[in-house]
Amino acid sequence: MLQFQVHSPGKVILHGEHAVVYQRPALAAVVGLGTKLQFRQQSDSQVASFQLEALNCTLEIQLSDFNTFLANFRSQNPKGSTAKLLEEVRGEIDKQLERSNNGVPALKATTQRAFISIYYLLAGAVLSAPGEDELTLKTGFQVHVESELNVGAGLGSSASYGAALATAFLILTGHFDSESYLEQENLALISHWAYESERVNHGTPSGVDNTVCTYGGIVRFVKGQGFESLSIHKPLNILLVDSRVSRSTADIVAKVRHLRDAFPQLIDAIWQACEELVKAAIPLYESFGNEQDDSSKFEQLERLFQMNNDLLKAIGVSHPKLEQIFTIAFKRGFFSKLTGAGAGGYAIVLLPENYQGNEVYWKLKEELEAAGFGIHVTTAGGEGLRVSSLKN
Ligand SMILES: Nc1ncnc2c1ncn2[C@@H]1O[C@H](COP(=O)(O)OP(=O)(O)OP(=O)(O)O)[C@@H](O)[C@H]1O
Ligand SMILES: C[C@@](O)(CCO)CC(=O)[O-]
Repeated sequence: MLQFQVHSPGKVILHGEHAVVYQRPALAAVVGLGTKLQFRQQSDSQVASFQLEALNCTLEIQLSDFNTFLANFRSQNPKGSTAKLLEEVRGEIDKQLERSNNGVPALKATTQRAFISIYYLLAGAVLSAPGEDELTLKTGFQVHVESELNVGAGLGSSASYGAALATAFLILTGHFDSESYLEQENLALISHWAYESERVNHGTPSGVDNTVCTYGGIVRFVKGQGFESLSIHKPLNILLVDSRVSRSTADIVAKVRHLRDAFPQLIDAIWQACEELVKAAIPLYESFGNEQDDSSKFEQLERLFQMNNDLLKAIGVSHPKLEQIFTIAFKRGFFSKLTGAGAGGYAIVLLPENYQGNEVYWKLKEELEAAGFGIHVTTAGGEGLRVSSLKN
């Protein structure tokens, strides 16, 4: 019976968040925290069950219902597009919830979206499976998902979750196996379905999150044009600081859109500055680690972090809790910026090479914790998604 484990990292946007929605380049990096998915096929079962630790719930799909849904979709949509499939999945899940709820309160919106992603990605993988013409699911399985990423905080939990699900379903349906998943066309397929999962959460994701979570490292991404991986020598040390203010990426993106509608030239000038910033940052990231002393390059990067943060403040996506983090870091001589949509979520503090030997770093950690913030020391720019074997 098929069993394996998928680890997919979360991400931070180093530069270019928001501007990326308007076709400007962004630099994004994977972090050392991620989602772990364990997949176990079960010979005697006709149920697919999903234990989602982050949402504290278990969701089930009866294979007979799922296969009926697929048969109907195939007959009614012979050239079925992904957009049509997502619409049909939403309708099917509404129907199933109505049937099973009998007046009991429906699933929370977060859980419902997580379920739509599961159903949509599983259906997509089956419908596009190579080989057999009309594949159906015959054997049940159990999926266990746990995550080190806070949901809805700007660390790409949804893309990481989508990439892990997509990988599991693509392996299950024979698109590739746990040996060949790293081939370029297979990674592209994973990233494509992780993007589709993102669409369940945000109307118009730029695609940066699913790309970096799949491929790893640091990527330069332009919406609609694809991405390039930066050639870096080693990951960067960062401190991730959780403001513990949750917010919806879709809402913040919509607010920024209103601002741009009101002041298009002004906001486009800010996007232009963000683009210049990305250009200036790339050679710095690519040259860290190829010289004995990186300190002057590090100082330049610190200035870019500060400028980037000020540009994000100008579009109104900071928050008093984030401001408190920036002030504590600055007082101790560290540079920081918000990351992702902002208005809460995480801040990134840049850490120098030998930060652990620096007394001020420990003071910074202590002060941030005492102020009630969550902190994780990690790296930016490590490995992307990985599949490994799973022992019983
Ligand atoms: N570990 C997980 N288990 C189940 N569902 C998850 C998990 N992580 C994310 N999700 C799904 O993703 C949604 C959160 O997406 P959202 O984009 O708002 O947050 P994010 O990805 O953490 O933030 P950002 O996109 O700003 O980086 C949740 O509503 C849930 O449906
Ligand atoms: C705010 C934003 O630029 C970053 C979200 O991580 C939105 C997006 O890229 O879709």
